[in-house]
Amino acid sequence: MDLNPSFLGIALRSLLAIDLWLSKKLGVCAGESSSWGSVRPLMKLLEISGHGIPWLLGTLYCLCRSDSWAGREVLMNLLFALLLDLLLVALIKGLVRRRRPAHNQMDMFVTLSVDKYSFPSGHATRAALMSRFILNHLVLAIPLRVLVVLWAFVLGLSRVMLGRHNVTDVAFGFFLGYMQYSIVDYCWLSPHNAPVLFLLRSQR
Ligand SMILES: CC(C)=CCC/C(C)=C/CC/C(C)=C/CC/C(C)=C/COP(=O)(O)O
Repeated sequence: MDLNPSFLGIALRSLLAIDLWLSKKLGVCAGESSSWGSVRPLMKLLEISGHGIPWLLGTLYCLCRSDSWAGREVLMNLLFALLLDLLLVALIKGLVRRRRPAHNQMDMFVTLSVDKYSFPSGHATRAALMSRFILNHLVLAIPLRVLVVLWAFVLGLSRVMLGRHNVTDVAFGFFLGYMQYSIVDYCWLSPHNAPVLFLLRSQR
């Protein structure tokens, strides 16, 4: 494929400029004094709903309480998905090192050192990964399925509105989270291919 590098350079620079302009325009909850500053507490509540700590602790708790093999298998894979997500996001953040938007206030609840970087959004990867996981492994009524997808979308949007991320951080985060689920599904852990994990758990 013979791509003109200067054309590609111009296209990328234009995309970046649009990204920065749009992200600044959408960052309406970036501070208490911003135009939508009064909605900031609600956005921060959404932020907690997609944070790694509640998801990890909730999964570990359910894993300890689960008394069926099928339930344990799903939860073990959920734990694997969450850890894989943390690892891949930390790796990419550390490699790309894109700064968070200038209008962001760094007042997030429990962060890792790489979380000073913004590409990709960890909340967006988790939202896409968890919603795909839930939709594939929980039997839910249609309204609840719609709610799960809506949660993921609003969580992604709230990252830009809070000023935490640029639009491209969230868009790539959604893509990465979606792909991560395919990895989890491909490597699905079961008592047949990872007996040690399941034996450890049943010897309690
Ligand atoms: C409990 C187990 C089994 C392991 C712990 C693994 C670990 C290191 C957990 C840390 C969780 C944590 C602090 C995640 C950070 C989540 C966060 C603030 C991401 C930033 O999101 P972003 O959308 O702003 O990029």
